[in-house]
Amino acid sequence: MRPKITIVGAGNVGATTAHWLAERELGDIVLVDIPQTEGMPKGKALDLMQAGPIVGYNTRLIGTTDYEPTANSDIVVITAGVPRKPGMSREDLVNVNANIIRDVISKAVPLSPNAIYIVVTNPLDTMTYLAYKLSGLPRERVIGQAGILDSARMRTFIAMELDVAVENVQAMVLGGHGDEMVPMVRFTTVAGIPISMLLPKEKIDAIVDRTRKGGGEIVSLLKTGSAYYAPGAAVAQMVEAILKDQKLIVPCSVYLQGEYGLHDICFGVPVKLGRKGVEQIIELPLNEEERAMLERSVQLIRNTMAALQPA
Ligand SMILES: NC(=O)c1ccc[n+]([C@@H]2O[C@H](COP(=O)([O-])OP(=O)(O)OC[C@H]3O[C@@H](n4cnc5c(N)ncnc54)[C@H](O)[C@@H]3O)[C@@H](O)[C@H]2O)c1
Ligand SMILES: O=C(O)C[C@H](O)C(=O)O
Repeated sequence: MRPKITIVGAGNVGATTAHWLAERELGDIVLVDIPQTEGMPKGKALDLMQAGPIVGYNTRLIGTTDYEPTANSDIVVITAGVPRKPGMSREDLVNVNANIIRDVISKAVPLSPNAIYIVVTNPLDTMTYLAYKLSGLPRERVIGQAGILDSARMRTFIAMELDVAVENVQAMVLGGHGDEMVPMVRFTTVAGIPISMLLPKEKIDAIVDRTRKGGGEIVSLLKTGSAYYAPGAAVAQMVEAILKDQKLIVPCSVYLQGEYGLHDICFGVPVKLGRKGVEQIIELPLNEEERAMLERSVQLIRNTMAALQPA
């Protein structure tokens, strides 16, 4: 049987994720949204299927406003939620999106108790934490997407600065998916060459700053919402790594139980993704400066978690 991938939220990120995934022929896709959207998820699913004969893929897509067709999914991607507008932080979305996560988890998990859940809704680390707690699932099966996107932004900016192929650039952004995220300059290389040998400190600092504010840069350009092409591609990479059991090492937000000295928080760290979800958490030795940045990122998430109102 073909794997079943459910995407909850058929908006910009959800539909774009479906697009990237359909092309990869990883499994059947179910796009779900709320009843108020009426035919929208069905329309997008049908439209994407009709691109198949042209592009050359055979992915089956279903659009729906009820959860029945999602039953027994292998993967459930949660993109349901409100995006920010210019002038807002991701953290401003905490309570409106917490209610959406509560709704989604209560409907999706009973029908797909064995699925791996990928959370995309912002503020990412707090929504992943809420999904993990409400679902009752093991931590390796509730994973937040952020680090792949943030690292991709950093890789893009470095490739632009050096005029080299993006594939040559390796970067790892850890920590929370907020403006206090932690780009790991020490572990950033171009064709294996440390970035510090290729760019002066001021240029590296400017790239780090632009990476941290990368989501906000897109929001201020789009004006009506936030990024979706790169976020959707990041989710598709996670889905592929899981379904193909790739053992891919990428940064993701996961519930920590002592790793990096942290407890009871979802936080972006390097993980190994395979068919069981998070199969390993990799602990990097941090220097004093990196540890201090990490602590600031932790504090921002803890403040957001403290702002969560009860259901
Ligand atoms: N983690 C990341 O890297 C990342 C990247 C981009 C966007 N995001 C976040 O993803 C979320 C979605 O962004 P978007 O641009 O797709 O927004 P969007 O408004 O285009 O789409 C959101 C969709 O969610 C649906 N929805 C709302 N409540 C729902 C519910 N209870 N059940 C099912 N569907 C529901 C809406 O009807 C809408 O179609 C936002 O919170 C945004 O901040 C995160
Ligand atoms: O910036 C946002 O609000 C959306 C997303 O988290 C992003 O980084 O693009």
